[in-house]
Amino acid sequence: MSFYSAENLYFSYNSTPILQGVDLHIDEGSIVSLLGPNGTGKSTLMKLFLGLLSPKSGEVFLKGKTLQSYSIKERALHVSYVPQSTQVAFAFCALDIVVMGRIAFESWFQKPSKTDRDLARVAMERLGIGHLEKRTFQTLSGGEKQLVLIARSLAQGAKILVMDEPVSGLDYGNQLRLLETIMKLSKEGYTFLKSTHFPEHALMLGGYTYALKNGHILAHGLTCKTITQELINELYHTNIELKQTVCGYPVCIPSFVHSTKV
Ligand SMILES: Nc1ncnc2c1ncn2[C@@H]1O[C@H](COP(=O)(O)OP(=O)(O)OP(=O)(O)O)[C@@H](O)[C@H]1O
Repeated sequence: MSFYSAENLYFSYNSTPILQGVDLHIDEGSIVSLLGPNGTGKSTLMKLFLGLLSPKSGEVFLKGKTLQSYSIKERALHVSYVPQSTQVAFAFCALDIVVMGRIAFESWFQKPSKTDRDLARVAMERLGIGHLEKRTFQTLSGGEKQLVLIARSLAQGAKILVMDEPVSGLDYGNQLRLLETIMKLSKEGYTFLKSTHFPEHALMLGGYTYALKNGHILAHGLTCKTITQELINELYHTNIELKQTVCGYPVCIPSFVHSTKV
């Protein structure tokens, strides 16, 4: 029995099929990276995993039960979503945003309890952003906002995080810090399904990779075995070489760059 899986998923928004016969299995505590060109269906697949969309056929299973058999609240106790960005209409402070992760435990119009606020603070401290609690969310940088959204997921208590291109818009330093956070949380037992446009980020995190193209899974397996030069070039119509650095670390070198320095 898989921890979290999609079996033979078919999906289309209209007459054009988006996903055709997709199988994806996620082990507890693992990091699964979804690779694929723009418009290939990564976000759609993640929305099916979250229950935000329903498959035309096939099923998503969570801990041996179909996702559909969970109520929305039950689902929220297991799975949380970290979107690429969140538009906030009101001047909520960062702590308010994180406290919103506790809604699954309350009725919609109930005031957050002291426990909710304490748990939200603990989640923020864990990600090193306790000092941002009073800052207005809209005024935070992209990286700070992303960490606040992850803190919201931690406060939600769900141990599975589905992340849509989590590093999008982040500077190099924040990208690395976010990848490090994902790795740390996975060591604590959190499970990740995340899409990425950077094969090198998937290689840094290890775990498992699924490569999606034209609605099908083109390749999948352990990231270190699945991400090959051939796969990258086929997915993205590129001409790169995957080289090992002296310490054995894989890096992508585009053909227009001289490879002699590696
Ligand atoms: N609500 C919708 N109605 C109709 N078509 C949609 C809808 N949402 C997405 N699509 C189409 O479905 C296809 C897959 O979109 P999706 O966003 O899942 O791709 P993606 O792999 O996440 O893309 P990207 O890497 O660019 O974010 C695209 O052709 C997109 O235009």
